[in-house]
Amino acid sequence: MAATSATTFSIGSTASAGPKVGFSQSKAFSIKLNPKKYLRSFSGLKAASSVSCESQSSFVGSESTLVLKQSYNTKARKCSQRSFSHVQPQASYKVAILGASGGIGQPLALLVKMSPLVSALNLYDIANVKGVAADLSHCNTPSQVSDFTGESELANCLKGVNVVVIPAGVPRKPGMTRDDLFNINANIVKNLVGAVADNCPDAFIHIISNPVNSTVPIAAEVLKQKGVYDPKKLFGVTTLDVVRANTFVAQKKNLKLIDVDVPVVGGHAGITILPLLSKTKPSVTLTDEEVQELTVRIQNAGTEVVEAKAGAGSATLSMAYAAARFVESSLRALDGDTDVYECSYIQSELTELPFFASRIKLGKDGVEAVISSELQGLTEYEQKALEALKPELKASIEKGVAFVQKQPVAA
Ligand SMILES: NC(=O)C1=CN([C@@H]2O[C@H](COP(=O)(O)OP(=O)(O)OC[C@H]3O[C@@H](n4cnc5c(N)ncnc54)[C@H](O)[C@@H]3O)[C@@H](O)[C@H]2O)C=CC1
Ligand SMILES: O=C([O-])CC(=O)C(=O)O
Repeated sequence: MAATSATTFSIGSTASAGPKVGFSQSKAFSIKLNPKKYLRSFSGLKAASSVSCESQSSFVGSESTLVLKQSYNTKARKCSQRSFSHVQPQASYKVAILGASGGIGQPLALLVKMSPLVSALNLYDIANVKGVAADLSHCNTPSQVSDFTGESELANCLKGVNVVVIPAGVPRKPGMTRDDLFNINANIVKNLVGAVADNCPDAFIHIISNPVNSTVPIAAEVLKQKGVYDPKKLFGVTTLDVVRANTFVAQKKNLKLIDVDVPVVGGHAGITILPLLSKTKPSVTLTDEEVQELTVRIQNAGTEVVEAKAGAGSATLSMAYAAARFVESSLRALDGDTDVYECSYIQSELTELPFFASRIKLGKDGVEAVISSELQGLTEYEQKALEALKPELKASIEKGVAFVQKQPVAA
């Protein structure tokens, strides 16, 4: 199941910040964001030639497909006129998706298949993955798609993988909280991360399965027990909170969607999701009522989708988009891009909580820096919300840690 192509698309995603900074979680440092560079990089899926030539156009933004095609043709021509060093094929990373036949897994697999940085795309699930892989393998983009079904094939799926994405597990139904998923998903994440520890301990691990506030501490505990925990390489995927915050603020202020960036900190459930609207780039003026309305909408956005789907699951397409953006950012960091920033839920010393989502700088070895400056100079509203979220987040972290400590993993 292999495929090659003449045309691929890349997912541009990261915020750029000024100075290069070293890995330091406890020490505060200030970072100046260069708005122009910053905004340019938040442009979603971008047209590119098979040889990674970036376009400013985004077909998930406001431009039409026609504009995209025209832009692509122009850019491709321009790129082909540039030096050869610009046009080296870059596909060289292996990505595995665990839970690949699910509502998130399938569109995520498609988006990752479109990345020019991916050479192998390994799809794992307990069911239905053969069909998904056969279907996807007909797309003429560089990566080779392989399917792996059931536990006996999990080890082979993970060998040599650089980035493992985990959307395996059950989604919410109306009336449920994310924590209601704990009893089923905790075990799924525990077992899958155990296999990651055994087969690709150096990989970046992206946890999507809910409740993220607990499943990331579960993953950390498993990796510790296996003796391979590297906190810089374990990420709770909270990109969807940022994507939503950007969208809702842009809509409210009539801004171009791709132009807005709002950092979202804390965790990924209810009030633990804290958008720092005062840190929005470009700076926007919001009334107290608008701040309250936007904050509550961002915190309840998952529930908004769960209710609209009326029993058919939770966010899948927007989640796949957000997860693909985080994958692409990770691959770019692995590939040596020194200008990659995302928000993510990680082991952290930014607050007294052992895990906390904030903006981070990604590098070849994972988290290179935590952007602590964004937690400084908060408004009174944000400061209160930050204090209010801590007890709930702390309890979710402790629940995850206790779960693994009560049922240790096999060495
Ligand atoms: N972090 C975030 O922002 C978000 C997280 N989620 C979470 O993502 C998870 C997945 O959601 P959906 O894709 O909509 O669910 P889904 O039910 O459509 O897909 C889940 C997939 O996982 C597979 N699976 C179950 N047990 C497995 C195992 N042991 N090994 C491998 N695969 C296994 C299932 O066969 C299924 O294909 C849920 O827990 C959901 O709450 C959803 C949206 C946003
Ligand atoms: O709400 C859910 O259950 C899924 C989720 O995490 C989100 O959409 O943010």
